[in-house]
Amino acid sequence: GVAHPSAGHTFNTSDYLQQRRAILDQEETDILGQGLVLSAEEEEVNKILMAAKDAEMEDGFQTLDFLPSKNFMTVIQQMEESQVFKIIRQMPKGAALHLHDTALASASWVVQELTYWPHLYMCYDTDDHLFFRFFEKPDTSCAWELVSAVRSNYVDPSEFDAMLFSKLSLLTEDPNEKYPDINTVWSIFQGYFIAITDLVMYRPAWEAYLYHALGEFADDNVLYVEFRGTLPPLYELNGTRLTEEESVAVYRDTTQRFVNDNPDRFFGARFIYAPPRGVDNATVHEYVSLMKRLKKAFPDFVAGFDLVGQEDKGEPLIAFVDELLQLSEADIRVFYHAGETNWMGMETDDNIIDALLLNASRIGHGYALVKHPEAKALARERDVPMEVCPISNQVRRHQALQFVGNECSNWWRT
Ligand SMILES: O=c1[nH]cnc2c1ncn2[C@@H]1O[C@H](CO)[C@@H](O)[C@H]1O
Repeated sequence: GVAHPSAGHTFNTSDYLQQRRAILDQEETDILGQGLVLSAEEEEVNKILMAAKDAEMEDGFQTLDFLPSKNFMTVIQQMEESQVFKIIRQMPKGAALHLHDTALASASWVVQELTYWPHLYMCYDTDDHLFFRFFEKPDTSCAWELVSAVRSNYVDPSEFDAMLFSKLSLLTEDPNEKYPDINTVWSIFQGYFIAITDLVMYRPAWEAYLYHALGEFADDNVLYVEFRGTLPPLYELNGTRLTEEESVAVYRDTTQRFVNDNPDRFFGARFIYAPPRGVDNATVHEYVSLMKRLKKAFPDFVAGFDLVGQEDKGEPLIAFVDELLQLSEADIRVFYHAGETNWMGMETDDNIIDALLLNASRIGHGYALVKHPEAKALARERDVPMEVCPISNQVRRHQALQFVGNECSNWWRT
């Protein structure tokens, strides 16, 4: 910023007010995007948006019935009715850069569309995890039942659909009771990924799922996306598994088909290979060689590499430094999840420093940065964005439980 105005002691009201004004003005100029010059039409839109925002803020300040201060899951419907939300929904967003393969499309669409497809079976394993799979003829690995048969046993099929939805989404009316702590919610969250994976990785289902998901983003006026994925091999009805390269080719072709069908409202999507971090060095070594192959085969479509899973329970980046440095050497971009932890001084919050030293192009979550001034300075110097998602933090009991007071809420200041 600019040098601060000198604010010495004064007993003169007009000098005092002038100093005060100078400080407030300086704060304004520190705000991200303050240098943008709006066109006359944008000015008009801004007036409407700011009036709506001021009204909602003023109301919240008076009544304390302020939606962003509540658990997101309990106020989604009200949020969708908010004027500010409606305006923002229509505004062009640029890019959605932090998405996960199996959490791309609405769970309600998955239930209403994909679970009505023929040949879909379901079963519970001994840990009561729900699995789905499309088969010509079910195998003997589990007590498979045809989903359509189970559904037809219900007097009210919507009850069955609601049960399926509850296995595919964290949404609940009583989040505090259902998710008392961070490990509980993470384990339920993992269960969701276990349940949905084989449902959407059936090759035709994946094509429908990805195509529909891109449509949901385009409808929100998002123009480009990058999605991370663990790359489970796609499979055919007869059980044939595609190779990783064949699977990525399906991702790419489906994306291309969507872009061709929507040339005036969507630019494209790219894939970040992001396998689980809770593994040994030999496995990371394999990740790295697959990543190199993918980058060669899909130089434009595959954006780079990441590691996913609960950081506090997985391995820290430093454990894999030998393997990961090979990616830097091969000039492959990395987008590590790092610093998604409430803890300070544990191995995991050092991930933020390793992600920066490993030359991450962007960092997933990264909010541990608020506790590491040296890393924060480095991120600024290298211009590394943090992909902050207050809703993710809130519903998974990371960090502040309300957005008001979220530790990153001042990051739009330069
Ligand atoms: O916020 C997150 N942090 C770390 N890992 C995550 C997060 N969200 C989802 N996944 C992980 O991504 C995989 C699917 O692509 C899942 O295994 C899930 O655990």
